[in-house]
Amino acid sequence: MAARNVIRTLIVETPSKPGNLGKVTTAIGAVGGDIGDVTTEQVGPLSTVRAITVHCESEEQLEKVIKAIEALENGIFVRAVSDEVLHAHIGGKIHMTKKMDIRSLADLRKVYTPGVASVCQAIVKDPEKARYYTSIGNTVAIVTDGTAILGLGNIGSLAGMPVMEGKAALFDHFAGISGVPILLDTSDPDEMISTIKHIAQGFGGILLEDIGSPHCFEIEERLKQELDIPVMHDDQHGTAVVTLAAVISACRNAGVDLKNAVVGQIGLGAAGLAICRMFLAYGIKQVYGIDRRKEALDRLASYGGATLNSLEELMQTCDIVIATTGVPGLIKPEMIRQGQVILALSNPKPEIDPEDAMKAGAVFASDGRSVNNVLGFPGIFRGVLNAQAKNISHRMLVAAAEAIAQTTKEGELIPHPLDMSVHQAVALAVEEVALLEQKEIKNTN
Ligand SMILES: NC(=O)C1=CN([C@@H]2O[C@H](COP(=O)(O)OP(=O)(O)OC[C@H]3O[C@@H](n4cnc5c(N)ncnc54)[C@H](O)[C@@H]3O)[C@@H](O)[C@H]2O)C=CC1
Ligand SMILES: CC(=O)C(=O)O
Ligand SMILES: [Mg+2]
Repeated sequence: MAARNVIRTLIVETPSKPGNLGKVTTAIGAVGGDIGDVTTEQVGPLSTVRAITVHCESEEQLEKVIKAIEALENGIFVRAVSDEVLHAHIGGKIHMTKKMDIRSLADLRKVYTPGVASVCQAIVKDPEKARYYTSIGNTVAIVTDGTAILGLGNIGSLAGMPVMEGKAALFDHFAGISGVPILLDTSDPDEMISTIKHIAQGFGGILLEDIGSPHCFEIEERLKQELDIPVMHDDQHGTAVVTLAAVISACRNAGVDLKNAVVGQIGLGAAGLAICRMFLAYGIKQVYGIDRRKEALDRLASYGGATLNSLEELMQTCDIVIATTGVPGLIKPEMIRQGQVILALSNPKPEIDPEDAMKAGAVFASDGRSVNNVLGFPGIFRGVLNAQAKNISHRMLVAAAEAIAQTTKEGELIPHPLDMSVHQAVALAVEEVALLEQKEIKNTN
């Protein structure tokens, strides 16, 4: 089944007679529309109005659905078509709010002047107190230059704002962290690094998001060296953590020894190269990759991976195939080898739909909606902020991946993203490693 990225709510009016809803749903299903929610908006003596959410593969299929409903005639028609996703974004998805009541003048003078001045002075005396008396220690900047927004390409940071707001909403929901989108209008590494360094003191951590390769590598490396707060490029390490977790689960389910499995990576950009590095560091011996860019292949070789000549060769060679190219439909069903694990992780559309991959013989298949860095970044930052860690180490990332794999139910690749216990398990695992590393540093000094 192809991805159903066209989601619309149809406002459908029918005569108030039993059986009409059944006729409508049958008509939708007959042309391949997938029904989500159905709510009754209005019931009158003569007619009933319902909002029916329909998931379609394309605008063309949506048109067919509308025509199929209207072809029922006898007083059945589509009154309106609303785009729920666009509608849900009106006014944005986040809002900064206060934690203290402002009901009296006394409250006002505590929250703001003159009371607040004494807090400023306490921070002047001891800058460390800023963590205690402000929200800085619980706030993460979500920084993008807009050069690799999902798989949509270099569409600019303004157009990337809905994604950044989404990450902020997820930070709040899954980890109680305030995420603040920062849209940069430069993708020059020196300018980006300088800007981020100038604003860093207002944040407990920096999440770099949807910054394209290869400049993302230098930016993250330099910021990690030059700042004393945790910095993580989510498309690299958040994705690598969740992919490692999925692959651990796949091998556990299939009774395969992961370290001896042959892994193939299609697309060696931010996500792909970080996945390869993570796998090699985890002890997986054979990691192969392909990319259109020679520079990306050279990078893989420098990390200890090997390159192959073509997509076809990679599909023939590898037991586990991971794709992060941003190219929908790149993997054809006839390329799938019996028993392969296929993770087609590009958003918003995968390189192959998991159902097509399974039909073609894959033993496990998933896409970027399920194997998604949402399972990693909230808990990772919760853990490092709790521990007041100054960095995010490889050991913390592996601990996060193992925590995700441990919370995955038998027979599945990855836990449900709405299961709060996964995010709590990731946070705890990361915090424990962070505290352990702090102890180790103390002991060696
Ligand atoms: N599921 C998840 O959690 C995540 C998914 N992604 C997805 O991965 C995709 C790539 O993201 P990034 O790595 O940030 O972008 P990127 O631009 O850094 O990397 C894409 C790479 O794919 C290569 N490529 C493109 N077409 C190719 C082809 N036909 N054959 C071989 N290589 C090809 C490019 O040369 C580039 O190196 C996007 O669609 C994004 O949505 C990224 C991060 C997280
Ligand atoms: C999930 C994500 O970060 C991406 O597709 O870019
Ligand atoms: Mg991303």
